Amino acid sequence: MTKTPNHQKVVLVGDGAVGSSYAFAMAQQGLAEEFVIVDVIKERTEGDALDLEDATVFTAPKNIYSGDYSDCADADLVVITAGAPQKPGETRLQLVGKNLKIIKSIVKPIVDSGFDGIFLVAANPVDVLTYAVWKFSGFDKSRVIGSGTSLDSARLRVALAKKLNVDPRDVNANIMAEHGDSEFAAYSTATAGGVPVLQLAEEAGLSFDDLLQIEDETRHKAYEIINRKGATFYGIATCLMRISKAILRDENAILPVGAALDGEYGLNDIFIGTPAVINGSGLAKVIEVKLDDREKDLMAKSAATLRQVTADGIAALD
Ligand SMILES: NC(=O)C1=CN([C@@H]2O[C@H](COP(=O)(O)OP(=O)(O)OC[C@H]3O[C@@H](n4cnc5c(N)ncnc54)[C@H](O)[C@@H]3O)[C@@H](O)[C@H]2O)C=CC1
Ligand SMILES: CC(=O)C(=O)O
Repeated sequence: MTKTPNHQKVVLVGDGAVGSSYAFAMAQQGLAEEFVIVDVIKERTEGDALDLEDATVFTAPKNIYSGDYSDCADADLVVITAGAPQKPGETRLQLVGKNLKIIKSIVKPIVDSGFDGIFLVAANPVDVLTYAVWKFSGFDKSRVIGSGTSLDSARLRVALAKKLNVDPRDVNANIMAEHGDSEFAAYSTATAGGVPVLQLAEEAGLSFDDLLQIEDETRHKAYEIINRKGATFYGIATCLMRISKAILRDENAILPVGAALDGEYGLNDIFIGTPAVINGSGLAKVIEVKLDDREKDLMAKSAATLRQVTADGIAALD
């Protein structure tokens, strides 16, 4: 299919629970005129393409089809959700061995296709795998984005909104660092309606320990969902749609993602959860949140964990 200047093409790699929910979210929003689905299970991608095209009658015209890596050649965005999910009780970091192998096998044929767009990675452990996509692709770090702490920040906003009895869209709060067990809530800069969350919490009778309890519940929410229904997918699918929209519509949106750092927070050579400006070129700028001393310490510890797992995981591949 020949692309006209306003025609946007997205390739989804990994058509499981997360990938198919993302495809549905993209169809609902009318984003990308061409949407290609790739998976090792070809029948699933064919079935999903046939199913999803029926939705376009009520949303926006879109060419949705099952494809392969050669379809990445003229894609604007490749979204990677291929990989094993956690079993109940399993941590994200425990997926590193098998999912690094999968990522390595995916990135090479995508790059070989001539792909020159932006990678968005969601498979876990997402910070490690985003780093690996960057290393294996040789792309500039601005063109490799992880879903990072987008979902965790959404969960924090939902939890705070319930406690403060406000709309979650009006809560501006970030979970930072690893998308996983060492993440933390940057409460010192969180606001709602321009007012510090710390102040609003106090007025609502919540102590800092109560806020730490909310942080802990946020950190463990994935486990709670996986214990009940085996996987999480609607939340992350919507986060991926939101990040995709910021890229495809060239929004300069500030979103929490998994970003490559270049000295911010005193860190280099790592992908980690932080707010960043996202536009048509990818990750335009990391927004460095002013952390307090407690948060700085948590950021450093989380980064050290990610570094170790990344180094061990990549060494084990060789
Ligand atoms: N970043 C985040 O916030 C979140 C990340 N995840 C992660 O997303 C990943 C996918 O989760 P689910 O969709 O629930 O798993 P799933 O098992 O439902 O789907 C995974 C899909 O990947 C495909 N796949 C495996 N190897 C492949 C390869 N080499 N090439 C192409 N496709 C391949 C499988 O055939 C399957 O369709 C997991 O790693 C999970 O932990 C899940 C939720 C949130
Ligand atoms: C599975 C996962 O990473 C999440 O729901 O946060």
